[in-house]
Amino acid sequence: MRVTKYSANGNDFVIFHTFVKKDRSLLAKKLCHRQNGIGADGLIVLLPKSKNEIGGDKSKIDFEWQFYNSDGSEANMCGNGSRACAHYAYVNELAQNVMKFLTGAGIIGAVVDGDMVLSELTPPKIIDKEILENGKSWWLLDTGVPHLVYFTKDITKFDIAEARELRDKYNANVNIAFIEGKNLRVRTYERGVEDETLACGTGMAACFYRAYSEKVVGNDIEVYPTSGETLYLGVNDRTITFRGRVRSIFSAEIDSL
Ligand SMILES: N[C@@H](CCC[C@H](N)C(=O)O)C(=O)O
Repeated sequence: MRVTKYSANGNDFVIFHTFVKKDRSLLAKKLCHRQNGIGADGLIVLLPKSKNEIGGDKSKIDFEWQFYNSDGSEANMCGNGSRACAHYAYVNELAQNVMKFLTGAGIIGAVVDGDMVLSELTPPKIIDKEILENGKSWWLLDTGVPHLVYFTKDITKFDIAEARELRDKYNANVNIAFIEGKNLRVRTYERGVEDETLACGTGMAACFYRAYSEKVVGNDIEVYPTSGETLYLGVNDRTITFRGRVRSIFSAEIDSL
């Protein structure tokens, strides 16, 4: 089986395509393992449309995907993964550079322009604006997957033990964000990786959407994740778009595990 390793803002993924849709949780755990596998935050399985699916129900999409976190859990959406997957689809001639694909959260759009990839997420939902934990005011939002967001005055301090508790209590990813001029700095503890990752697209989108809703930032900003690789976020008719670089690190033929 041929797989490609990608990095999108420091969030890393193993990607392959197949016509066979089945549960690949165990494979995700094996491939994503940092010591015994390739090592990644997630596994993306791209499911191209078969000839008899062209037209019919699937006429609106170019392909479907399944996304797995490194612990084998399936997630409805992954923002950075969607950008890496769009690039993979384009270079492997599975889609044109402007495409739509089906995720667990719904149909999303993507545009590939060299190594810059833009994704348009499903409309964000604010679930709760009044969560008070440890004297901090959190919002719970859904940008395809659930995210807790807190605005901090010191982004250098991320209490991972607290993030773990909140992750379990709300079954959500946990983000702290710092307002830096017109832009945001964000750190994310990711559900399913069970640690802080170098970046999380839907997390950055959730922080942006809270900041935009509270009118502390405009509708077109830069967001800096832990990796330092800038993402450009915007909101239009309540849909969040985000754009940034992706890198194909290597492709390799591996024994199917
Ligand atoms: N890294 C992703 C989010 C992946 C899913 C998340 N860990 C979850 O289980 O909710 C992103 O870039 O959005």
